[in-house]
Amino acid sequence: MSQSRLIFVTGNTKKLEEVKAILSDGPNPIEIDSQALDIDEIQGNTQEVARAKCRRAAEILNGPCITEDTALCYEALNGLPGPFIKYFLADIGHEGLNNLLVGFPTKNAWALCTFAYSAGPGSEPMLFEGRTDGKIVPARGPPVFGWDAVFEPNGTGLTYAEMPSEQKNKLSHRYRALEKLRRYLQSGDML
Ligand SMILES: O=c1nc[nH]c2c1ncn2[C@H]1C[C@H](O)[C@@H](COP(=O)(O)OP(=O)(O)OP(=O)(O)O)O1
Ligand SMILES: [Mg+2]
Repeated sequence: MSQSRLIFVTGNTKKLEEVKAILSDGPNPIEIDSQALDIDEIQGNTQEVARAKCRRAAEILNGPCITEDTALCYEALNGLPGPFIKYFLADIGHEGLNNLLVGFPTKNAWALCTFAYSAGPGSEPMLFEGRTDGKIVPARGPPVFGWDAVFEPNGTGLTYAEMPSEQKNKLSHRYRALEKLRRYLQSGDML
């Protein structure tokens, strides 16, 4: 069995846990080393934020790496909070994330994960997006990871927080983005 290694730059231990679990699963596991660098994030759309984060990480590491940016997008708000979800969550919490939608007929939302891979400094990052559709609900389940307790993917009846991690990791925005990244890395013999 082949084993490959890759450096994931993130300050978020829960993300890291999921990425490791997803990429180590299956016939061609990719092993992850992590670097917890504090990289300034620019303002912009999800692709601009993801590219800038990865470019900077590759410069600091002076080598290949992946980074990831996660957005939570409300249909009623044309995709906002989107990449700003981290600051919304920190400032208004789960209840505030629900209250934003008071008066709107749809609670539909999608989780969007954008992985970026750079082959090294100066090499333009490639992006891999994964999207999971669902709706915003009053918090259910242990409040362990970000906004997991207020996002219910369609067709499951459970919030991300209520699911066993094996279930989330088979349908999540992160899983879907990582499947694309995995195919790219392994088809191009990048690893
Ligand atoms: O699957 C998830 N389920 C629930 N919450 C999540 C998930 N994935 C990210 N999150 C939270 C973390 C942060 O509040 C925001 C994304 O912000 P984002 O900049 O991508 O993450 P971060 O700053 O924590 O880590 P990083 O160092 O990789 O940028 O949504
Ligand atoms: Mg961040």
